[in-house]
Amino acid sequence: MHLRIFAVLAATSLAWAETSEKQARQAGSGFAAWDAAYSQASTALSKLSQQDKVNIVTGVGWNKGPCVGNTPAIASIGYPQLCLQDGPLGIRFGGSVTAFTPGIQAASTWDVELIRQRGVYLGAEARGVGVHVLLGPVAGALGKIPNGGRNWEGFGPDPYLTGIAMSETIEGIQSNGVQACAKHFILNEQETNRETISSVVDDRTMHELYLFPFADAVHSNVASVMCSYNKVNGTWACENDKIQNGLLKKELGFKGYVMSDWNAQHTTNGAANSGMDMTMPGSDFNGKTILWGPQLNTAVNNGQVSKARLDDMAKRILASWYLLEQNSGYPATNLKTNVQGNHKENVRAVARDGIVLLKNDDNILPLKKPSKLAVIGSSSVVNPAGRNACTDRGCNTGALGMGWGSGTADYPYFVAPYDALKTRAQSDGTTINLLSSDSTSGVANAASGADAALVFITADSGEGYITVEGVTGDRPNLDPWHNGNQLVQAVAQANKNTIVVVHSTGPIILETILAQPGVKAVVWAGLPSQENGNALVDVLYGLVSPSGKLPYTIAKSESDYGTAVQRGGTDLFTEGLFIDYRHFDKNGIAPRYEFGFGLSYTNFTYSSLSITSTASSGPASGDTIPGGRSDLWETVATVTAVVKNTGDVQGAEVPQLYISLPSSAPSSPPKQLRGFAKLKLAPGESNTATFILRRRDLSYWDTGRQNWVVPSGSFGVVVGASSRDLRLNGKLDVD
Ligand SMILES: OC[C@H]1O[C@@H](O[C@H]2[C@H](O)[C@@H](O)[C@H](O[C@H]3[C@H](O)[C@@H](O)[C@H](O)O[C@@H]3CO)O[C@@H]2CO)[C@H](O)[C@@H](O)[C@@H]1O
Repeated sequence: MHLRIFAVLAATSLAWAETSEKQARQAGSGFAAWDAAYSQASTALSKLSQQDKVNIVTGVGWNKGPCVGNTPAIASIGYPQLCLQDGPLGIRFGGSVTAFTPGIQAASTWDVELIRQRGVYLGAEARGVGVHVLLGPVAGALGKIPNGGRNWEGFGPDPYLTGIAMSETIEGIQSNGVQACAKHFILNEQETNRETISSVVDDRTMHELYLFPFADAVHSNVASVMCSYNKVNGTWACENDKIQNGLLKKELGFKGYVMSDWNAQHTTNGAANSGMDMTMPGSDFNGKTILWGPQLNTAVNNGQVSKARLDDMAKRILASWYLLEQNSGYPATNLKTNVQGNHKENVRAVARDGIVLLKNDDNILPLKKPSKLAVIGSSSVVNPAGRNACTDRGCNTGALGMGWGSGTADYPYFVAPYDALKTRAQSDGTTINLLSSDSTSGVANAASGADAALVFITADSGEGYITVEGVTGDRPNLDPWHNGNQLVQAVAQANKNTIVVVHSTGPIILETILAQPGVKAVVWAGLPSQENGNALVDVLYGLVSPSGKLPYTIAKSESDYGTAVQRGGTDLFTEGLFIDYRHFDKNGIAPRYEFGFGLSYTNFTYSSLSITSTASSGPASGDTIPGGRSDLWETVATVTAVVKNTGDVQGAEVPQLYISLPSSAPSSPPKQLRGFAKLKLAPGESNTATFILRRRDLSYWDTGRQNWVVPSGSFGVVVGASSRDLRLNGKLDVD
């Protein structure tokens, strides 16, 4: 019952929420709370008319309320006008809110404490402005296509890493009494043709890759799930009985409600009878027809949708509202309330600890009080038209902090690289030559003679309803924008100490850049949001050692990924389980920088692998709890390894645990991430990383048995500093 107790406490003050992260950590354990919430929902439902129930499940229309989604108030049960608002990194269209880092930057930290804190603060801000349902976090797109436009909203293409991040974020948000929404369900992997394409996937891939992080979300008691625009195996996601009723509600035991993406509904009865519970936004948005409201009333009167189904929809929505204790003391909706508190500290920490150092020849970094620095590139300074000049961040002008689309927030302030570098330079007595342009003319002048030249390049992407410089969501290629390769070439020719800083929504091909002898360092700064410059300076000057690790693979060539945006009406998902590092491993392709890679200013050694296990082979069993069969969530093995900082500066290392299934299992990825830890270590210090393996972590989806199965035999267990830098090897035997 922790969840309910904490939610009541959370109602008392915003400050409380910010100081109680430790208690909030337990919030995900409140399975029994659903029963009590359902009992309250049943009582309320008995007082409602059919029209009231239809109102609960139907949005009032786009731009017809304070939020991007709203349903009508029902006074008889004290039910408010429900406010649903984007999104995954903060309050869209807020007046004075924090623009948190995108999900992909959070994943890049591999730091569950920071990811949890980000979720707690997201929830605190949503509550503070009276948002009942925060439309995030994102596990779809998962990111199978490296140039997928919205990949940056989520946590990257590994289902385990994304699953952990989904859980931490949802539990953080919901610890403040705010309903989270796991989206987009499911297989919405590209923006191109997203409203017409059919994603065709096999059963095993569905379970082991795409459904896997949604199971984490359900296990963490997520209140709502958003069905996506695309078709799944030929049927619209929001009208798909198999995925909504079958996978989500029956197999995963999801107790909350499914809402449509904005106008992703296609029919009145099909959506109702296949498990969708709320339609959004409920008007003729984008020229579509309203499908519930009066139409649903008629369908229920005609018996095309049963009264029991309407009751179930309304009950699920009410139960979620009661689960989060929103029936008592919830703030009135006012998106303009200032709710920032000290949350910028989390933004800076995630932006900083998500920076991945890819190359550092001659230990050019950290910088040592240079007397002259060149700073080059249009993205070194804030957008000259203003930090929020482009609605929903729909431009790539000036420094980049996030992609574009509905999953954005306005920046309350923006510290560009040059702003933070200038401050630091003043205290060091460094002269800066600034060239805030991407034109190669003038580069020689600006860069030559400086101790080092920092050159800034970007790659941007976003949601398909906005076109930026001809890009309609998905990136057309994996090149840097604005002639980034040529810019770096020119800088590196003028200065043999060139440091390349990349801000990007996803992988770019770095081969041209790495071929320049003058390029000594590459700093993958990702998407740092409002703390862009501060986070970078922290790392460039060694205030902290870089500790981010890549949440995706950086290939030598775009074709190496084996997946691409589909231009036709169908994506057959022929790559199956083999996306990102799984594909590179299976096909023996050498990546440029592998999944999990990242350098530090110090060194780490690994030792003392220990494996203990009680795992037995066979199918999963037990009652269905939120997240699936109960024994899938039980600990069946523990792996430990000792990591030592052998350098002379403080640093943090991310030991990663990968498993290989035994030969008795069907063809599987050569290795799969199943554990990670972030250890902060002083020089000479050692610590033990402990990896807990749950039954699901050792299972594959058996399509014949329609169940998760632990295969018998010898599992490979490796612990390393990346998916290719494997330091310790062991075996785990299951009979
Ligand atoms: O915001 C709720 C969910 O909406 C989906 O994205 C929609 C987005 O919120 C909305 O702003 C955009 O509207 C544009 C519209 O599509 C376009 O035709 C018109 O010209 O401009 C509008 C913007 O002013 O529509 C998006 C859907 O197409 C997201 O998928 C979902 O993640 C959000 O939670």
